[in-house]
Amino acid sequence: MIIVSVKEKKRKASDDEGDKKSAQKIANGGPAAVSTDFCEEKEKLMGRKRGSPHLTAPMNKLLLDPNASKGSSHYRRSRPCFDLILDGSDLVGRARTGQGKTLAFVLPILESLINGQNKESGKMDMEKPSVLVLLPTRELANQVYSDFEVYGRAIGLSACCLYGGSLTLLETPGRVKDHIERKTLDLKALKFRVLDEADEMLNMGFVDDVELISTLLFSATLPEWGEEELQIFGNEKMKASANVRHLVLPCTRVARNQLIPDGGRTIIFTETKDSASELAGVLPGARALHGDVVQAQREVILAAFRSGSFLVLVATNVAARGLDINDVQLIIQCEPPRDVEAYIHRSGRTGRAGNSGVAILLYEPRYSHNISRIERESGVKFERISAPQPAEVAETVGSEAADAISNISDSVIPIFRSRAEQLLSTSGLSAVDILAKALAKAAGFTDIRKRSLLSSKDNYVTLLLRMGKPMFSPSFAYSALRRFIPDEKMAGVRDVSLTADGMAAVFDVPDEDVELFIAGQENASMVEIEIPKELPPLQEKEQPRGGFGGRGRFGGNRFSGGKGGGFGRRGGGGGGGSGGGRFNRR
Ligand SMILES: Nc1ncnc2c1ncn2[C@@H]1O[C@H](COP(=O)(O)OP(=O)(O)OP(=O)(O)O)[C@@H](O)[C@H]1O
Repeated sequence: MIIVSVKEKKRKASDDEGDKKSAQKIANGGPAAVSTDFCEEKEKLMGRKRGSPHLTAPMNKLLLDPNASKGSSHYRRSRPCFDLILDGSDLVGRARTGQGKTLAFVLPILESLINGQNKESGKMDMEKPSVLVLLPTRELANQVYSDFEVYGRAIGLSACCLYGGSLTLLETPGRVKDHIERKTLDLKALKFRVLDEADEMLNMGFVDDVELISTLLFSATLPEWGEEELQIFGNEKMKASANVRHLVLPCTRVARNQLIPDGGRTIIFTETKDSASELAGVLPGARALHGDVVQAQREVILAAFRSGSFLVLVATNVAARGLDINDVQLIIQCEPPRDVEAYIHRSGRTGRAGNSGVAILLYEPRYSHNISRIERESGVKFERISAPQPAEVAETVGSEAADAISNISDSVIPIFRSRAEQLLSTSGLSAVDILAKALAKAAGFTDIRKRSLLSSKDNYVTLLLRMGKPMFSPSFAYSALRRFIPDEKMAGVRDVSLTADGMAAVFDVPDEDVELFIAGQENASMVEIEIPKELPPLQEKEQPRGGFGGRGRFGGNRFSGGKGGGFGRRGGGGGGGSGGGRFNRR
């Protein structure tokens, strides 16, 4: 919980220094890049060189401060919030993730406390706060507190953040009730009560507590409660971020860790704590964050991730909501979450404050049904992609390796020449072939494997079967194959799925059996088998009951496909925004 107790301070000379620092902090704390519309809003406001007549001079000064970029452009966007909060109305506010809901209540509340009916006059008293903000996790409490602190101080108000050392985070609203009952907290002076991530609090069964203490409810995902609800930045009813490319990629559990890319700040979500720990254990430099990690450690991990000490955070839903971390370019969800709200919040950890981002949802090809459900309910149109073939990746990386070789100093030649001559005379390969191998080695490849389009499994190839007539079930396709493929080879057939039009089936076979299947069609009439370049749209299959949230095991070697074998970015992590052209679109 955050309890913000605010009072007007007498201005002293030393405050000017504090204000300068605050302004600096605001400037430094801003996102690395702001979107066009964030900037346009700011320019419009700055161009007018005047603030709002409704606001106090300190708030106008803050909003017009060129360093306080967040505040200035924010005002125009959240004007309805200002009006309602200054009027003392109850408010239910909803906007997509990363749109700035926090400032949408922080700034008007602060303004209200130095202006109008809620003007603070009394002495600062930690036991009698003026504002109480409840949030589901301590990490979020710290984050929102820092906005109150920075903006409050800049306009001459001070704030504090209190939370019980031993309290379980999810008990936070209950804890407030405890305080009230034990008379360690007096809420009589309270002027604002805010419930952030309100739907989550309600889901956790805090309805009574909420009725007791809340007047402002905010979240990207809220049930519809009627007309008082304010769509803060446009008409946005529980929709996923529009600044994010939402991609889905079929991938079996075993193939997942081969696909996780290197570079760039990434959050990977798993369904279980065990999966998060296991995956973090096999990804170099990754760290896990979940409910079993002790609180103090959680804060250390998050601070280190924010500061860039490590780049891959593997988390459960504890990191799904609210966290605002600069420059997270990629979100990977290892399987479809149970509810659409989780999808919206998780994917919303990127694409914030007008920046763009990529969210990739991995799913078992057999259960594509879950994808359609999330697509329908979140309002996103998923781009369906398949994992790139290692050969394509190798080609790109190979040309970078070639550039790198041209830049190597001639001083190395005398040292390596005799070994090169020996290789040329003994290997039986041409000079060009040997050079090709050297490039492969420099690019991190020792062999090139095939990768299934259907399941992303290495060393499997997806084949497409047509029989010149509709197929009514996968077993129909399977029986057709059995007519001309020996039993021992049929044992290698995986994931038979019908195409959406019902006229073909796709399935995986081990790479070494591909020729046999292609040649086998000669012995069967009306049968065509080919290697598709792209995966066609498939019919959906229901996931059996209880199938969600299973415990994934992430064994094997992540780098088995060679360096760059994943689907994302390389080269310092700059290219995550659009996937760097490495995704295979379907
Ligand atoms: N006008 C603005 N200009 C630039 N950045 C802004 C502006 N308003 C807010 N921001 C920044 O946008 C980011 C996202 O804001 P915030 O965390 O409040 O989003 P949110 O809508 O609450 O998201 P979520 O639903 O995920 O909690 C923050 O870094 C915030 O400082």
